[in-house]
Amino acid sequence: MKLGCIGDDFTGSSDLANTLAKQGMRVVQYSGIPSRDADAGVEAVVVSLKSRSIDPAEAVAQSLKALDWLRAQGCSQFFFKYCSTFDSTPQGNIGPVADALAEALNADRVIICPAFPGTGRSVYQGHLFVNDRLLNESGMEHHPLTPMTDADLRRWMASQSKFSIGHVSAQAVFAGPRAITEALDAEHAAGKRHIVVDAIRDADLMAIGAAATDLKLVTGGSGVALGLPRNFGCTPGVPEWRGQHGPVLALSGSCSMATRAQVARHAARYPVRDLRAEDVIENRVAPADVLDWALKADGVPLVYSSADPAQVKAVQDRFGRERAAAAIEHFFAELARRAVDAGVTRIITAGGETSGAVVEALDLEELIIGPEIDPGVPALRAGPDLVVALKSGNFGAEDFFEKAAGVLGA
Ligand SMILES: Nc1ncnc2c1ncn2[C@@H]1O[C@H](COP(=O)(O)OP(=O)(O)O)[C@@H](O)[C@H]1O
Ligand SMILES: O=C(O)[C@@H](O)C(=O)COP(=O)(O)O
Repeated sequence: MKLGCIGDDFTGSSDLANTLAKQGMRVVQYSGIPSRDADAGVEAVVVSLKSRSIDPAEAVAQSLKALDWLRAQGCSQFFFKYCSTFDSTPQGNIGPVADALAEALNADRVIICPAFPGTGRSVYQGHLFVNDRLLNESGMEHHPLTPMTDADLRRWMASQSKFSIGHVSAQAVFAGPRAITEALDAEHAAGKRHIVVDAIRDADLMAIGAAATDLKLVTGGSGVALGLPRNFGCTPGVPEWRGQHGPVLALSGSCSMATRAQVARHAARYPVRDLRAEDVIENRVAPADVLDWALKADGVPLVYSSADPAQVKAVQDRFGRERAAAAIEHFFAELARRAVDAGVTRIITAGGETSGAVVEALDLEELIIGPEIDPGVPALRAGPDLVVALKSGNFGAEDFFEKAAGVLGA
């Protein structure tokens, strides 16, 4: 095994696995820490945790356990995948987990780079942009669990980490791998351990990848993984894929702007069922009834709780953020479990927390990476009769649900 990865959520992990697969690595995504060794011949594994929004100490404990398993597989380099919008609170969990992994691996120059130009995320002057907006003006300031209110990654990371935070400027990155290495060394000499690295284009990410050859630990979005497979002698390719016929069900608990636009478009063409959060939390709607509806619906039925920031805030003010999230996630998990029992073979989920809850409920240990549906979202084979797509909240074109159903079935 060459590259061992830890993802802090399930959609993010499939995003990373997709990048590595496209760059020619033989990659498997696991749900949680596997109970057995990876198959021989696998070059990269992604251990998906649902650790983005849990208690920081628990996130650290789970991540260190995943690291132990990856070390036991003989990995020579490690990658901590978090969101390209740096989803975290002033307390964590990116900082505490990165600190713990850096200490465990004795890594003294740790790249922090959430850039993903293919989906509009760039890092410049230490600040994270989503397209032409600073992160804190991109809509992410309204995220239901991790509202991002500061685009300065150095400042946001500093509040979470016990180490000093450094920076490698775009100027050094544009100058290529050697200049990046020198800049990382200079930051290390100045006492910095986590180092935010600017990146605007895929070419920057390839240069950062080349500079990371000898680094034990790299952290970031899937973008900065773009340049790593080449260090292991891999060349880009298209993963093998066999689609799955049969009933399909789309589930969305994502309240991100992109998902809400996808839901609106889907509603104009296909049967949709709007779950009102209040009804879910107060048990006025049952998964069994919603499944009955879905099984009778034509095309690509979609069940969603996705709502705009004002609606989400009203629900959270009334019931509490955690209670609302847990109830809705539990509902989707139960619905997915019943759907698969009833013969649904293609499941599409939107939202990292939502996808994590569904994958855990379905007990899917191993996910094999298939073709890309939209940037950052691959088709995944989850078992002999089941394929899934786990869409990150802000990813995908407006026709995503329809397109995903097509790719999963092809
Ligand atoms: N209408 C709603 N009101 C309050 N919380 C919601 C609502 N719909 C979904 N949620 C919760 O918000 C969180 C959304 O996170 P996630 O699934 O990662 O998607 P995203 O990050 O794209 O918004 C989940 O915990 C989900 O259960
Ligand atoms: O890096 C990204 O943006 C994604 O891979 C990701 O982690 C998104 O998470 P959710 O928006 O919670 O799905």
